[in-house]
Amino acid sequence: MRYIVIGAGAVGGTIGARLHQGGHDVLLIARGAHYEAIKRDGLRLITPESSETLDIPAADGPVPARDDDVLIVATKSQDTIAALDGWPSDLPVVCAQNGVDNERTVLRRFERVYGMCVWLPAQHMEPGVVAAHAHPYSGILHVGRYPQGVDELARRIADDLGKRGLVGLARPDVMRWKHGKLLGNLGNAVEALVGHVPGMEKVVERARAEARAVLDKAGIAYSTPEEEAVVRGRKADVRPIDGVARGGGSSWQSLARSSGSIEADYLNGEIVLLGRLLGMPTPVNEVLRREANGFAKEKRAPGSMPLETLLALIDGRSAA
Ligand SMILES: CC(C)(CO)C(=O)C(=O)O
Repeated sequence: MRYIVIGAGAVGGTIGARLHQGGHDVLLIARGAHYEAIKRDGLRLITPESSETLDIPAADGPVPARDDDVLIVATKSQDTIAALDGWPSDLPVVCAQNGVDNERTVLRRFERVYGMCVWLPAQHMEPGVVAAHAHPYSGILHVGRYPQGVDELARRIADDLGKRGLVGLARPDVMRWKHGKLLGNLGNAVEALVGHVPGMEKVVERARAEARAVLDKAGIAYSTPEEEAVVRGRKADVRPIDGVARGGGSSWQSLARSSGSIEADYLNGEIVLLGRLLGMPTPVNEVLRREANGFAKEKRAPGSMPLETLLALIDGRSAA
């Protein structure tokens, strides 16, 4: 089996590197300077315990497919459709992404779709280099067939991930885990806008409370932080790495590299969408979605909105 990792950035690069270290056949799909660096020098994976340069084949777009290929999509959710353009629709696709909308989108074109709930704090350092901060395992990955169930391939992927540096768990209810993770990721926009300042957690909690109300009304099940903590146990703690400054979560990193887009439509925006479908107001997530998108478009620095400004916008929206 060959794993083709589409979007070999922080998360995709780490997954590809760990699968390669575990002895699996891997092809990384990357773009621009990152692709050129991987092709020229290999991919460097920095972890709390080592820094290793790995000679992993790379391409900058679709290649002739093999029957045993599995596509792992690790792009941001807003890039999913473009990322899968040109790949044959009979290949299995694993959505190793935040949010809960990718699997549904992909199922329109691909028959065999798998959800992957990814807890893997990582960072794209520079072209050709990724850092994965957790220790002793770089990440915990739950995988299952979409919309539910575990088949032979899901089990095999979980086993293959678990060979080196990752914990892979086959889950019949992977979307329940992904909805739990979505609740966690509602804080990404808060962190990206105001940074880690006293009082930011209260905004995050308001966004989550709003989301839980909407998910409960919709009858959508979600895992709890306690369940996730039990799974993580002693397997993965975030550790400082010498010489590597921790750059924040994925939305923070999108702003830091002025990418021009951010995942907020698929995180806070998912709650806004559900709220609108159910006729439930979601002012906190609405403001977070809108402001995070504005920050990305205007290429503003992460953490540069005063918390008071954000609170005023939320309170203004809540009162409207
Ligand atoms: C929880 C974390 C940091 C790691 O997977 C994440 O999901 C993100 O940054 O989006």
